[in-house]
Amino acid sequence: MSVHIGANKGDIADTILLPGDPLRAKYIAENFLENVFCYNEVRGMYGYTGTYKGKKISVQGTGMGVPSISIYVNELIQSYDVQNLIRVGTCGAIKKNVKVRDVILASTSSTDSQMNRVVFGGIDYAPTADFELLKKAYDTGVEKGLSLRVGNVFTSDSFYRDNMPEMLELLDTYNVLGIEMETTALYTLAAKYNRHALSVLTVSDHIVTGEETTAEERQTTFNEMIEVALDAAVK
Ligand SMILES: O=P(O)(O)O[C@H]1O[C@H](CO)[C@@H](O)[C@H]1O
Ligand SMILES: O=c1cc[nH]c(=O)[nH]1
Repeated sequence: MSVHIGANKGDIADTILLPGDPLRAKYIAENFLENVFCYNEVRGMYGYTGTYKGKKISVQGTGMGVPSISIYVNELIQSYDVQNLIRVGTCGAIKKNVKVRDVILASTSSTDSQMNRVVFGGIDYAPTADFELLKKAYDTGVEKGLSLRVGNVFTSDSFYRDNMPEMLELLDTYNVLGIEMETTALYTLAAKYNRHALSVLTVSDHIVTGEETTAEERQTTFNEMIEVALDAAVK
């Protein structure tokens, strides 16, 4: 086991889905995977392995924010040799033409993350999705007739902030589609260790217009996002 994951070697698949919410990991395992077992309960950050369309797949909660996902991604790569890491998360929309329930594929991410500033000093590193995973997810989403967006998301260290209106206006001007809290860390670590990473995000609310999803709509969109991620993973 690693410091935060109580799995044995071989328990975790080469390909893993990464929701922020550990209960979303449980939901995915119970509703989408077959032959499932739980390999992690440390800190309540559930991890499961099962099969999807015959292929071994794992799903692991990461918690919220860059420091938390960085712990799980580091351990999944260094202790369990995971190769393909697909975040399945939620985000808030910024642009007017991005709607709640849209699914965003993050081709890249901008950030205010202090962790990347420490790593890169004065350099503006551009965290990037794995092209093959992105293409597979895009093709899957198009086949399913989903409202898909591909582009830049903003990974923030803060969910609440004093300068929110000014920041949103700036991000809108520069065509950032949505705001969330983990993608930059996932893409940066995947690049460092030569792994494949992608963030698939459901728009759960519109930060500018205040539009929100109902619980039922959220569930449907989550299911669509999870199917996009799983089908891309087994293609
Ligand atoms: O739904 P998840 O995957 O947790 O993602 C989003 O939701 C959390 C904030 O509520 C942050 O983790 C943000 O990135
Ligand atoms: O507004 C939101 C919604 C989801 N996740 C965020 O970080 N912000």
